Amino acid sequence: MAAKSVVDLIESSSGVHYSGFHMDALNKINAGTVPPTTSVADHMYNQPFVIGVAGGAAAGKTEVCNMIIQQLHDQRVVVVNQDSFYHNLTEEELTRVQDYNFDHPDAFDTEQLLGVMDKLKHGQAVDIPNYDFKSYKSHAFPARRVNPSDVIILEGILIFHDPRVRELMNMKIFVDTDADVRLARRIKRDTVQKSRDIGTVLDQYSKFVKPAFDDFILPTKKYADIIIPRGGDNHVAIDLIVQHIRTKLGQHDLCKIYPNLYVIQSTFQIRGMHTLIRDCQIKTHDFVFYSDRLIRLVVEHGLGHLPFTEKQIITPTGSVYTGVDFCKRLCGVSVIRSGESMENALRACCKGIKIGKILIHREGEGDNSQQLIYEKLPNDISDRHVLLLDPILGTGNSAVQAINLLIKKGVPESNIIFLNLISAPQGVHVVCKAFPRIKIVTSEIELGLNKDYRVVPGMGEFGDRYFGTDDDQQVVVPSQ
Ligand SMILES: Nc1ncnc2c1ncn2[C@@H]1O[C@H](COP(=O)(O)OP(=O)(O)O)[C@@H](O)[C@H]1O
Ligand SMILES: Nc1ccn([C@@H]2O[C@H](COP(=O)(O)O)[C@@H](O)[C@H]2O)c(=O)n1
Ligand SMILES: [Mg+2]
Repeated sequence: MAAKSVVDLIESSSGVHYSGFHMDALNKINAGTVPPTTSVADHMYNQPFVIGVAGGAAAGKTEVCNMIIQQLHDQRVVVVNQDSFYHNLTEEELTRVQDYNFDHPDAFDTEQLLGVMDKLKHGQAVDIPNYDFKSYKSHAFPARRVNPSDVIILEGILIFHDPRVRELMNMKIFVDTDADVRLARRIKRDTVQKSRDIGTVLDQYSKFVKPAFDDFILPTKKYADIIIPRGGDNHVAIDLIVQHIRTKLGQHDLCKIYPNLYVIQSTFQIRGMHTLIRDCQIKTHDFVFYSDRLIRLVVEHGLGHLPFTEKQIITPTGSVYTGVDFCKRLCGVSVIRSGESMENALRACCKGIKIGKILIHREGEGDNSQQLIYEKLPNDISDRHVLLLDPILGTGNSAVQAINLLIKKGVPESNIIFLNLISAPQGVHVVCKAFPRIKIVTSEIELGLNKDYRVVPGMGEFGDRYFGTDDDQQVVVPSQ
């Protein structure tokens, strides 16, 4: 599974920059000749994008799902209907089916639904019951085989009811259609498709459907990220949703979890530069040259996240050009020593920028052993946006120390942009969990950390390689 997901990852990584490595290394890891990493990345990759679609019966949920699928034609999308998980009725319940409440949360086997989702998220195919609305049975028809996909749409009236199901979702949509429209559609659907008589449909509506909508379905609207009025008629909403899904699918899975993590768009130039600086044989001047190029890209991208104000100027043709004015209240803070390698790029982009320093000493090999040794920061740092510079985010411990110091100095969390060349998933988790409002900008997400808490594939001790003090560095060559 791990091998497959990594291959898929490489093949599907058209727009995102993941750590470069190849099957050889993977085979060695699998064969046990290279120690496995402590990476969580392996199971992070290829996580499907899960969309929840809730709303009253006959609101147009299925219609909305079909439109999303249609527009995402080049992605593997599956729909999992909550209807498939209706409990089977006992013989006694079947004899008095008009007294059965199909709109109550207890009518569904949520444990079974969670089991199915767990398998799909772990890359396993599942057989989902095909519910028969006429016989009220989930085994009347053969089950539907559902393969793991890029996008899973979970659809149903009460799909937002259980917090465990909500937790699975990356995006929640509530289809909001007027009650009279829903009732009219329901009457038509139940009489035509389910061969029910209109009296039965109306009785069920007033006895169960409407009260359950008010008591259980409507209260879940608050969990929605997007509320779509008019269902499938709302083409603008569907377009926006599809656009968002496409963006998310093109991103690393960590970006789906942490919206403030930005991995710069991959190009072969970027991948080529990473290939060069990660090579243990590269000469210092080449390492510095290509690191500088990459750092410049990260810095430029980071600056793009600063706030701006609108500004109008007059061009030499006498025309008005409406542009923007850069944010002026900013400063850099480098984490000594490797962070200092990023200062030139920042100075080249921001004339006269103030740059503070933080020195954190890594004591021992443990993942929790950092010590703040030195700091020199601008006095008015609390009024500034801070670009925190460190090329490598590993365990995240020094980053947490540095960010804590900035916050102690009065810098609002949301004013901090942390710039890295490479980031290990562990460090991203630690930093984003501790500081959900800071932004991280990086050029590649790594596989993980090894047993010595070093980033892999990584690029070794960045500071030593950049500043040329790596003469006595041992290169670890994986055994053949
Ligand atoms: N925008 C629409 N205009 C007209 N009829 C619609 C529209 N959306 C859905 N329908 C019809 O209404 C009924 C219920 O829609 P459906 O998408 O199945 O709702 P849900 O899945 O929320 O129960 C279906 O018969 C469908 O064809
Ligand atoms: N045997 C059943 C099972 C469910 N219903 C009704 O279906 C509605 C949910 O389906 P949607 O496609 O509209 O989401 C719900 O309101 C149940 O009352 C039924 O009539 N018979
Ligand atoms: Mg439906």
